[in-house]
Amino acid sequence: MRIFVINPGSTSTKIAVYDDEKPVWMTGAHHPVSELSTFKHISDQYEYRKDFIIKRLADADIKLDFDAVIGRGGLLHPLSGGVYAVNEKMKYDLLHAEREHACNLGALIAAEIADECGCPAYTADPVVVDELCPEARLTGIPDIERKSIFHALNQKAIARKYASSLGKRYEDMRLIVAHLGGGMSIGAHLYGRVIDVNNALDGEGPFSPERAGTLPAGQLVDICFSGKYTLKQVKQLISGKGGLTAHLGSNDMITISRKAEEGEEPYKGVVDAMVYTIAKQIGAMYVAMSGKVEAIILTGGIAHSDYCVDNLRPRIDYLAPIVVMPGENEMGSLAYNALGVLRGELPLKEYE
Ligand SMILES: Nc1ncnc2c1ncn2[C@@H]1O[C@H](COP(=O)(O)OP(=O)(O)O)[C@@H](O)[C@H]1O
Ligand SMILES: CCCC(=O)OP(=O)(O)O
Repeated sequence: MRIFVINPGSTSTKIAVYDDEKPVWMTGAHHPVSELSTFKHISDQYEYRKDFIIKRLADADIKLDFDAVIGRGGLLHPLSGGVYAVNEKMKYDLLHAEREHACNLGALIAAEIADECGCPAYTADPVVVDELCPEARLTGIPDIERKSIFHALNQKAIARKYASSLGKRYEDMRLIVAHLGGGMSIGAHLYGRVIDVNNALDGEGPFSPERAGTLPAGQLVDICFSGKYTLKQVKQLISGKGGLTAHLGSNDMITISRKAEEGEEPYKGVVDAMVYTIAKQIGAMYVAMSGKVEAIILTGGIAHSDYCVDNLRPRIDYLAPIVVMPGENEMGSLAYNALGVLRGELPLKEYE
């Protein structure tokens, strides 16, 4: 079986071809702020990202001949984990999603390419997987209920991989998983369910290459009513143009962490502060799990940065053992999910 996998992230697009479980071709690109900022809306990046994908396939002489195409899932309504067919309702919801994020494009591009191939299009464990415990939903304002929006696919895939490396089941473990990428989410995984996690899109948790993270609410309200920013601009400060992009004008952590390591300011000061906010969110999830944590797993692109990991370690290493699993397991996880459905080993869920 030949599976084509599409994974648009906030700062990158990754694609891969799998022959059964074997990755036979994988490529991707980091999209610089200078290119992404030319689009008014993230949905306007559809052609840009699709053309990038089609060109890479053509350059590699790969025919559009797949048994399934699977794309990373976007901001649908809250749902349980699993594999979903991309249907008309899902396409409508992605095209009209309240929130903007590149992952909304994954299933849409998958559907277009699948149509050309005459094969099914799927998505799996989208960012809206919601397993929050009741206490984690309430805020002090009854009209504001917390939402579960996070790197569900990678967090669960990495946690399963770690559990199986110990010969254990994910469902039997108590883990904290910190996905450190363009956006960041840090989840409390209690026996296979993510009972609490920062909303990676909406101003919760650490600040990151392009997210503002938790903000002082009163000062945010002042900014909203200052007349200095439109609603769209404020939302972009929170997600898209906040964090390192706002402070340093770049989302490229490879360059930024090198400069921080060399002690160059303002890079060092800003990266050190970002790491401090990551540590605080890990601490919060540790408390959410009553301190009964078997490991803290660091994953995502930034877990490749020795500077960040070495800076983070002393802030959290007294809590639980730290496991560094850099990058992500999203591509393999998407491919295995599609294969599971094609082989009849996994149920195919219908999005309603
Ligand atoms: N080797 C590396 N060292 C430091 N940062 C890295 C490295 N590789 C990737 N990154 C950074 O990780 C971030 C992207 O992480 P990733 O998990 O791919 O997230 P996304 O899906 O949000 O694009 C970018 O800021 C990128 O610069
Ligand atoms: C929308 C939650 C997932 C997320 O933040 O992804 P990126 O890190 O790719 O922006």
